[in-house]
Amino acid sequence: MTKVVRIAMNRPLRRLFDYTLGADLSLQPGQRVQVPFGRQQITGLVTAVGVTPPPGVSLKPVRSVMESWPALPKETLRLLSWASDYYQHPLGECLFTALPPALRRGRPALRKTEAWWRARSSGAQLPPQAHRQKALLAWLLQYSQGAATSAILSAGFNRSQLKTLEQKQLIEAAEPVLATTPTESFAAPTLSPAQTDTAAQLPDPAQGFSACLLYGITGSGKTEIYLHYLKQHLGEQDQALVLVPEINLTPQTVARFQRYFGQRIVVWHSALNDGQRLDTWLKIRHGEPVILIGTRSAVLLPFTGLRTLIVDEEHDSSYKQGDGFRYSARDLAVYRAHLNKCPVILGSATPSLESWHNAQQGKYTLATLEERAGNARPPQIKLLDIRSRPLEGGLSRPALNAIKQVLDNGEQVLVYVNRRGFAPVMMCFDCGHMVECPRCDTRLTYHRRDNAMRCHHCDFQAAATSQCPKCQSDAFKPVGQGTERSEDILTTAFPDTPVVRVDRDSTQRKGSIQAILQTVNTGEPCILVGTQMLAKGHDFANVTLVVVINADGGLFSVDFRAPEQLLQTLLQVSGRAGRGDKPGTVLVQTCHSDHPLLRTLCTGHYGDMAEQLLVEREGGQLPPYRAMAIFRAEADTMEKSLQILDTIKPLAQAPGLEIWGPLPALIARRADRYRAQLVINADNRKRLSKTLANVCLHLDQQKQPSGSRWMIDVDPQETG
Ligand SMILES: Nc1ncnc2c1ncn2[C@@H]1O[C@H](COP(=O)(O)OP(=O)(O)OP(=O)(O)O)[C@@H](O)[C@H]1O
Ligand SMILES: [Zn+2]
Repeated sequence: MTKVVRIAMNRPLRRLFDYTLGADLSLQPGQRVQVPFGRQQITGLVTAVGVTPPPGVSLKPVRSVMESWPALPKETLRLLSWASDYYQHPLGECLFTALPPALRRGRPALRKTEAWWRARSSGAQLPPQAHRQKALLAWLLQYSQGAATSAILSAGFNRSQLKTLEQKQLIEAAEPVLATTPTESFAAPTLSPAQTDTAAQLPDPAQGFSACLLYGITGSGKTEIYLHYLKQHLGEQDQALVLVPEINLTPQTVARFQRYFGQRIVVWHSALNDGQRLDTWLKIRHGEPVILIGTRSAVLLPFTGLRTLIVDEEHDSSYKQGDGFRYSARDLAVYRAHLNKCPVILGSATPSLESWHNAQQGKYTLATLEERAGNARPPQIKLLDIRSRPLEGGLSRPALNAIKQVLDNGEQVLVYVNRRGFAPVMMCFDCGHMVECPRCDTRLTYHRRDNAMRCHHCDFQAAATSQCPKCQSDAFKPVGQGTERSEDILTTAFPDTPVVRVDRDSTQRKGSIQAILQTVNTGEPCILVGTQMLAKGHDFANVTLVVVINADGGLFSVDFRAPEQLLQTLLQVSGRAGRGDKPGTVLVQTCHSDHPLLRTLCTGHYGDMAEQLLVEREGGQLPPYRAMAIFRAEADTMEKSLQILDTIKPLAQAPGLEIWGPLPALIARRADRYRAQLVINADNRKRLSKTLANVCLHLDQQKQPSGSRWMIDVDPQETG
């Protein structure tokens, strides 16, 4: 009998394809093959061997087997198959997401040999201004056997620095060794008694699978706990995965891990090129005992010896993929730990309500740390009602006075604004006209630096005008606050103090957030103005005051997750205050100082806020008490979008399932596409899954209106 194998393709098809296998070939699931597909030869991944094909079809043979080993080892394959069912995304595309781009394209799985470098001298002869070269030499001197180029780059150095040192003969090529040698010179800080207590509550890997929520307030030293945990529990041959949000994967973080684990530290993030991706992927696949620090997609890598997973800032919305295969890396990390029979630690100062609920239910264990590390104390949070106060560029007098005081004391201030640009809208005070995006149902943000009006939802951009485009009045003015405007106001109010703006625009211009933050790192008095980017992960010892320009954005949003996200952001940004020896204060400007959520915010106890929000979620029969999925449709008319969703409404009827919609999305038109959604809310995850699978199958088989598209989002993060 000829053997038949089942193959997944990197295509948006909810089906697999059978091929025959020559008698001389043998295969196992997860292997890469080349197969004929239509008139092409393409790369496929084996999902099953020895299958019985449907009767009466003539099968083509597998053309070649690309490696003798499965590109996707057993656990990775199981993880992805599970994810394909759970997120209702075609298996082929899920599996291919776990391959580096080179392997998706059918390139060979070969590793480039990488150059290694060793220091030859301490560089005493280098000129004093050659800071980075000196730093690189000092870094290299820690490794007597030398270091791989990739390790040097991920520690924040660059190739031209290497080249210069090589030309000056201060470094030399070294023989590669297996990257496991940690440094000897580093004395790790001892954990405080509170940290030690908390660390003792973390799961022991010898006990197999366990999920633990590590709730530790901002600045409590969670990272230090992770480091100690890995040091204590990770065997010499074990692999570990540390997931971090993209923005937290800074050279400082990497360097902090490298100090403990030397070159076992390997990174994975969006800025790696295809060669680096392939190289790292192969290291992981071949079981090198690395500790991988990576962003979202790192959870899909083909680990073979994974013994510990850590998800830092587990509440962060960047863990959810926003298009295509819409997985949650946090949730996949938990499932992966389950498959690998090992622990997973979810850490945050502001855990997601899902995880908080799981901890309450006893599905996760809970380890808490409610003390800050070192001499630092938690910041004091105060509400500043601005209803009847005159504002100067969004800032009230008491806030400006507080800023002045702090600067006079030689300390630093952080001002949080939730919008980049100068002002969220331009408005005519004669005719009331507000400038809207011609392609979206949104208003254009005014960017004064570029004298442009931009849509933050599509690429539209127009030159700014000084007159109302409708009635030509000169009373055409920016309304509301953006980071640029706050920067201007603060520069005028404090002319002798540097004002540093951090948002997507300024970081794009400067290349990186690190370059911008140099001023702040000196510790000299300065004012930081910025968006969410400033809220996460930064450790500025001399910031003692945080001012939140306006806290009210998320309080009354239609998106049920908005209050949770608002509180998380406010607490995270507050957590930047008072991380050093001096105490920190947070001033939150609001028009709703009697709002119960903001009142609880002032206590600083996230646990109380989470409980309060969970009561609301339970009352509203919302996640995490229910399982939710959204079908979205978009087309060149709203009619078509609604029509697609209307056809599936009857199919989604099942006991225990509630259907909301179809309705136009909150921003109904975006880049000239009309968007609608249908929400399904279920009391039973299994039934939801089954129903979704049926609906997806139906939608696939149906011819959809021209120019339309539909997608499914399970456990959506955004429900507007
Ligand atoms: N045991 C310790 N001894 C001395 N310093 C410590 C200790 N633990 C942590 N620190 C210091 O305290 C600061 C905060 O620690 P860390 O960055 O680990 O906190 P975190 O909880 O991860 O913070 P956040 O969640 O707010 O980003 C860091 O500067 C860190 O070096
Ligand atoms: Zn637009």
